Amino acid sequence: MRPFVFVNLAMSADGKLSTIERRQIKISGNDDFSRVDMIKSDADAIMVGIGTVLADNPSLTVKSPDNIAKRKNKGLDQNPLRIVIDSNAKTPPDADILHKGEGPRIIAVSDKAPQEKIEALNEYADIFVGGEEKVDLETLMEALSEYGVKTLMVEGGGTLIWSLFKSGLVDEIYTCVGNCIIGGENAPTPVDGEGFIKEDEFPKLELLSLKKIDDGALMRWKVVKDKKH
Ligand SMILES: NC(=O)c1ccc[n+]([C@@H]2O[C@H](COP(=O)([O-])OP(=O)(O)OC[C@H]3O[C@@H](n4cnc5c(N)ncnc54)[C@H](O)[C@@H]3O)[C@@H](O)[C@H]2O)c1
Ligand SMILES: Nc1nc(=O)c(N)c(NC[C@H](O)[C@H](O)[C@H](O)COP(=O)(O)O)[nH]1
Repeated sequence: MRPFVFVNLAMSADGKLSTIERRQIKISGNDDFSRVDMIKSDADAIMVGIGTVLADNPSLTVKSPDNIAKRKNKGLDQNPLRIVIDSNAKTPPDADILHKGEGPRIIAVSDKAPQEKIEALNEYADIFVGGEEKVDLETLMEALSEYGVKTLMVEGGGTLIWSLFKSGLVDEIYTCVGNCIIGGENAPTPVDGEGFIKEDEFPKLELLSLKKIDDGALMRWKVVKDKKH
């Protein structure tokens, strides 16, 4: 039984995750960042792709002292299990995600990952090996449930989110629409990758809630499971 998987992302009003330079930018406002910290603190694990690690160098740590205390009071580590999807073990050994904050990490690599790169990382993280070219997400999800992961938050980016939708591995998605325009035909979007072509392939969503947050809007969607997924 795989974990419950929910995606959380912030996009500009024109649907971008970042600029064409793909560097870290603030799209969320303060209230959304507080919300993200809260849902992160309630998750058993949080996952990003290597593209996000290389672009943002995120720590993915829980920030607010109240949220940290909430985890400690439950006997949990300060941070959820942090997972990087990284086919070729390109995670820099000095990446913040490996050094900031306590708590376990997993770096998921493919069979193609160079052994010496894996060895440079296995001091800081457990290594999951699965998949010929890309990480086999379905097998990873089964392994995560053996780690006791019941809820998994996915932070992005768009390439990873595409694969998860393609494999029918997403249960909910939060989209925060920020009050800015980024533009750029090649700027990253929430779901990149090859994209669906036929309308009957499109994952269908049910809108669970919609509310104003900061100067933008937050939507929570449930992925409607049809026969194909
Ligand atoms: N605004 C937000 O909420 C938000 C959140 C996260 C990331 N971002 C932005 O997204 C951009 C990074 O996104 P991205 O699409 O370049 O990279 P990504 O973070 O989606 O990582 C994708 C990479 O993961 C690896 N990978 C291994 N196995 C895979 C699999 N089975 N499926 C998919 N990928 C697999 C591949 O190398 C692939 O290129 C950055 O600009 C970052 O700032 C924004
Ligand atoms: N919710 C959200 N709003 C944003 O405006 C934005 N740019 C991100 N991007 C997600 C990316 O992964 C971030 O870089 C880390 O989530 C933050 O980095 P830290 O964990 O604080 O180190 N996420």
